[in-house]
Amino acid sequence: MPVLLQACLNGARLPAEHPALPVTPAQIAAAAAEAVAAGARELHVHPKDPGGRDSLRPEHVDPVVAALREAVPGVPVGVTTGAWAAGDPAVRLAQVAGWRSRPDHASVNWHEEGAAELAAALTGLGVGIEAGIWHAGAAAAFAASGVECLRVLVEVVDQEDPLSTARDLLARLRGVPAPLLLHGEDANAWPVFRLAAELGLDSRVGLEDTLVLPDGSPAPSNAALVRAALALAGD
Ligand SMILES: C[C@H](N)CC(=O)CC(=O)O
Repeated sequence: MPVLLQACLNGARLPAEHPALPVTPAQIAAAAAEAVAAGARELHVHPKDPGGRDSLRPEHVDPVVAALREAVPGVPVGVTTGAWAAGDPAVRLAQVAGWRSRPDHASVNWHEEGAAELAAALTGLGVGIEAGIWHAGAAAAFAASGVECLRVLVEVVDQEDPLSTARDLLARLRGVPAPLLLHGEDANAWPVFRLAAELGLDSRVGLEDTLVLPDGSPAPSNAALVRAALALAGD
């Protein structure tokens, strides 16, 4: 069973992808409250602009974090810093420095340009780092960096052989002094979740990672995915 189940409520998905995808601060806060009531212990969210695209701008991040603090006090809140939300590393650093309602942690995709500088800036702001590792090269670079982080996200985005990819990434990260959270996306989500449960690793679930329940039927909500994950893990 996963040690910690995080709910990843929306991801970089656009609103048209699912009727229950939370986009506005109020929708994200409501989805978070339901996911936490269903058993999620942490949150990972993507603040969005009014068009539903990911944004790191303070005017989009601050209201989401503030709404989450009110809706689920005491529950750790994490946000994305994905490069697709702010392509230029210098712009991304400036936007993050402008956050006033700061999250507890932020994911930093280690293969992205400027990742180490971003991690250092976030640490300076008191925001924990989730180092996102998508492939072997990133795993090697992160292991060699010596950067301290809250946890490592082992993210299986490879559709070919997700379980071998997961095991390979885990092996490359052996010895890294941080907890590992293992998860997959789309077709990988449930097989990789099962592997995380089997290995006793932290994991996550939510509309970011999958739009379907373990039986392949459409997931009505984030809370339904959390309940399904906990049932699968035997919790
Ligand atoms: C592969 C994941 N969708 C990326 C993720 O969860 C971390 C992030 O927001 O940058």
